[in-house]
Amino acid sequence: MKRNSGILADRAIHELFDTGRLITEQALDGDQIQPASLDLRLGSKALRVRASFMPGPNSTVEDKLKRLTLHEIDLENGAVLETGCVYIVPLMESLDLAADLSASTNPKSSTGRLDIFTRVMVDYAQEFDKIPAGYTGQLYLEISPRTFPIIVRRGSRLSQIRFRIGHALLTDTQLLDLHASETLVASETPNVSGGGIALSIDLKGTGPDGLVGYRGKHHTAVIDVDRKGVHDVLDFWEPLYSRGRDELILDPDEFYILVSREAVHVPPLYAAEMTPYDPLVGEFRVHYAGFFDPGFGHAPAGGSGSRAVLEVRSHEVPYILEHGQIIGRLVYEHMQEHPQGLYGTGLGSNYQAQGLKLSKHFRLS
Ligand SMILES: Nc1ccn([C@H]2C[C@H](O)[C@@H](COP(=O)(O)OP(=O)(O)OP(=O)(O)O)O2)c(=O)n1
Repeated sequence: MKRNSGILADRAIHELFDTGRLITEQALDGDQIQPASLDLRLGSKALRVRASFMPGPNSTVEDKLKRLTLHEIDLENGAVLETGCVYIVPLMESLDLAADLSASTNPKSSTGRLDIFTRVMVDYAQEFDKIPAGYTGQLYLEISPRTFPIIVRRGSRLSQIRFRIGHALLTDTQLLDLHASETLVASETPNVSGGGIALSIDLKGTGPDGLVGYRGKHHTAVIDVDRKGVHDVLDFWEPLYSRGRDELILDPDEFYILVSREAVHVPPLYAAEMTPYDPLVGEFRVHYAGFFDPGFGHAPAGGSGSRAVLEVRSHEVPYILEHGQIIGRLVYEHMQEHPQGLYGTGLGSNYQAQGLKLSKHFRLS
């Protein structure tokens, strides 16, 4: 059964491609379509710009690039993108959306876990990562590696797009009902407000010393975003242990990988997104949030006990995080229909049933 509103599932994304609503420079990769999203691929050049920018209502991205480009980098054979610099890369995919179809974009989880800041922009945009209904034109990705320099190439996939018809977010009451039947977040007293269900931080950790997370090192070697399991964890990350203290002092502007206390569950007819929890004073936040696929943490798809990985930064002042502190909220949306594939089942998914997990690029020494 198909709903009138909702997030497009894999089958409908294939249809967008077949009907010319999704246009690509070359055929789609076999695994590019996920249960509720499409991975976006880098095109053949990156433009180093002086600063990030918003196209605004009177300008295309190309108009602004003419003014702001410092130099052009060829990505055909791979190139290094340096920390602290801003690059704009035209993507291989472009759109000719129907009037009732909008989209939103997000860094892939692997991209967030590497602290690579990315967002998609489109012509005449006044917001990043939001693509208005009916948009026709090119997509561009802004990339700014924050902690590690990276190697990317034509075809690398750093971000993903979801397509949406109408409004399909669950209300607080609907979330509570769904939680009662499906246990969305493994917590006895779910904290639901503002359309989201709270996730809190685990600072007790695992193992004898209580491994709670990792802090990114500085001045490291380069990470190849297209290679799995090749980089040594300790060359890039400093492990953090609770040693019975259940708290962690965040240093300003350092990057941390932590994990949620609760297991998370996204039933097949839903897609979820993490929104950063804003403590109003703004000292710390989950930096990359991200999409959660239908089937993530779903027992029949091998996902029991999957935690959410949290990429955290503190700003301005050192900040003490305590075990169980709220750090993000999951909002749930209806899928328009049941996806053909679910996260974790035969899709080569990297993070099903994960605990505290660094990105797929690392191997333990
Ligand atoms: N802050 C976040 C965001 C996402 N996820 C989980 C839920 C997602 O369903 C899963 C995979 O997310 P992506 O598809 O964005 O990640 P990748 O494409 O990098 O991984 P995969 O290759 O497994 O699809 O990671 C997480 O634990 N913490």
